[in-house]
Amino acid sequence: MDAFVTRKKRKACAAQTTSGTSPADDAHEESTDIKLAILSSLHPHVDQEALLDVLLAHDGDVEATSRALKAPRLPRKPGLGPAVAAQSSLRSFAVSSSGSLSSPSSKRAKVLARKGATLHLYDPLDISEHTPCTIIHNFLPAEDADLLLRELLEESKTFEKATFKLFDNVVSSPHTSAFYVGSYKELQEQKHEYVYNGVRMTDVRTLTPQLERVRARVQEAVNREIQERIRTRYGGKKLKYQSPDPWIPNAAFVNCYNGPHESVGWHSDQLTYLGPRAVIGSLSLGVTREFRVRRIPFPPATPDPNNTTTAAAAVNDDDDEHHQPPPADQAGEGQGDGQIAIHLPHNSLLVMHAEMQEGWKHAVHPAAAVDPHPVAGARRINVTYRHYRAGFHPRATPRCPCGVPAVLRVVTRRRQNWGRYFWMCYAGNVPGREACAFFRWAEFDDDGNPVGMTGAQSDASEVKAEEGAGGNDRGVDRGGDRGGDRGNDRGGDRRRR
Ligand SMILES: O=C(O)CCC(=O)C(=O)O
Ligand SMILES: [Fe+2]
Repeated sequence: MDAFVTRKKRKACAAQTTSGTSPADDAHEESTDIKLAILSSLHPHVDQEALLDVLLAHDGDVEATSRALKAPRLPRKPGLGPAVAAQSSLRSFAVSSSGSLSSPSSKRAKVLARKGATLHLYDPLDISEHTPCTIIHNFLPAEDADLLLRELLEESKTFEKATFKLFDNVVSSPHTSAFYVGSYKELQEQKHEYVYNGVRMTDVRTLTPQLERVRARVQEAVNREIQERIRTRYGGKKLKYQSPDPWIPNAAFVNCYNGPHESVGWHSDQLTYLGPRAVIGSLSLGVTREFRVRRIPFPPATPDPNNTTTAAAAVNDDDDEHHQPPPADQAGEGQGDGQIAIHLPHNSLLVMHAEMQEGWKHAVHPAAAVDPHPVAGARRINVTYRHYRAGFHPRATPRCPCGVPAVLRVVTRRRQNWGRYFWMCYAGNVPGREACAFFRWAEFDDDGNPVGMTGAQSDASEVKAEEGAGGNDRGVDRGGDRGGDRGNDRGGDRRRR
């Protein structure tokens, strides 16, 4: 088996940054992130640089790397403190030149969230201003939150850690979870038509009575928050590709973090069935944990004037439409390395807004300790309500020649085609199946509805042309995207989503 990550390949990727690249390259580079995320989940105390070094030393073999890391002589990640810290609001740090308190400036937040530093946010105004999220504390009446928590703690006894195969390694997620939908019909569809990272989900449940009861409140609150966000942050107009339709939470993933050591690695949630600019409502119950977010940096320029070796490069270089500039709030190159920790107490609803999944990654790191909750003890329950859009039903989206529905992703690693969406095959992630070279640019109307798709049929010739020009001829290893399906580099801890 070819080594999956090698220094040579990484160099090659780096050299192709400005031209002649394709989403396949993007996927390839992200495969390294997937491995790092897996390793990070398995070895949360080892920093990323050290993980990468050991991974490279073991030719990209995650299992061998993990074995080597079992003898922990590597540097610890700084700042693994207790989940609950003391700062109450960023505004208390914001002092105007006259010395009086003022609302926090973006400049101040940028300074605090610089590379290597973590900005801790508690206050809803700070969170709204400095992250793509908004938060509502004490969201449910206390007794309803209590009922839901008790019900889900009981349910969580049957939750499982998602496991997935990475070459010959079986990796399991660092927390447990289950997936719920609104009706028996949806459940059947999920089991028989939806595919997550190349496989069908076997454990799909219908919403429990409390999940169902709370769903209406979440729907109402999230739609209100969306409108507020549009009014206050997007200049009164929804984002391009954001759906104008009401957000309807017809599915929910429930996560259980059983103690401070349980976590979820860096990832973006999978857009395949949610569509572009998805919104997610995330309800936290039980112990407080830190929800970390970090911006995906706009890739730095590495000009390579000689790299016009492929047809795709020539086409793409002339294709101004797809040299998309970063959004204004993402303009600073090199920005994005600082982390922001949003503290999620019991009974808080976090809304991940439309700018989140494409532009940011999120994680719940292991904590050194947690403050016990009177009902949940050391456990945290998290419910992410999601809107599975009809237009993104697997019957309506591209299916590759090998028969597996394609996944929807976005280019984030290359300036070329940055922000452009594409469909690609995940069959190569299924043990025993041949990797498939399918990829296809995704096109949407302004409201994020897919256009120009011909349903479940493949368009192999178009894809082959693109692939032949810009993909496989560079030895891209598509087996790389074996990680979590909801996110491009979530390290496999959500294999089923
Ligand atoms: O536990 C959380 O707050 C986040 C969970 C998450 O990111 C997910 O379910 O995708
Ligand atoms: Fe997530």
